[in-house]
Amino acid sequence: MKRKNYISWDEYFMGVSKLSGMRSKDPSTQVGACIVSEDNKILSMGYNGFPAGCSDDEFPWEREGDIYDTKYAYVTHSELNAILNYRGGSLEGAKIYVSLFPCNECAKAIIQSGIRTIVYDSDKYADTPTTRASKRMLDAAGVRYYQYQRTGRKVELEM
Ligand SMILES: O=c1[nH]c(=O)n([C@H]2C[C@H](O)[C@@H](COP(=O)(O)O)O2)cc1CO
Ligand SMILES: [Zn+2]
Repeated sequence: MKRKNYISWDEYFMGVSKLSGMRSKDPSTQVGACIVSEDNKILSMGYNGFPAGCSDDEFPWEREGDIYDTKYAYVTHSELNAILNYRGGSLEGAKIYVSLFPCNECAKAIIQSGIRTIVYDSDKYADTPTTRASKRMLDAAGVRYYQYQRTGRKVELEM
């Protein structure tokens, strides 16, 4: 008889997103994303970080000050990185698992790439104008989104 306590698809893909987010150098918010085909095959992954060639040690991780001196001018969001990391062709009909609800800029990229479903974990910026704008666009475009239902399962990996 098959074993029973295997992880579900949602646990698997959200787990991969979170593992990907553990690569982030952002001291305050680490975000991971995992793009999955309609038939549950992983197509791409990403996390928030500076573009290639922009050193994590030289570019700023600050949150406040002149935009030029903050991370916001430079960081590529996990969702966009996951979309751009995909070199296989079309993402039409795909799903994206992401540990934080996508911002408005990522919503644009998600919509335009053909991704049709978002599964998110945290929605800690739900009240901000950018998240509200994101939901406005996703609703208009018919992109489905739902919150990941935590199962409470603890996963331990010895590395
Ligand atoms: O959808 C997202 N995806 C994503 O990767 N991020 C990244 C950008 C920043 O590195 C970090 C947010 O930083 P902070 O919480 O300190 O404002 O998360 C942020 C959002 C939503 O704001
Ligand atoms: Zn974003």
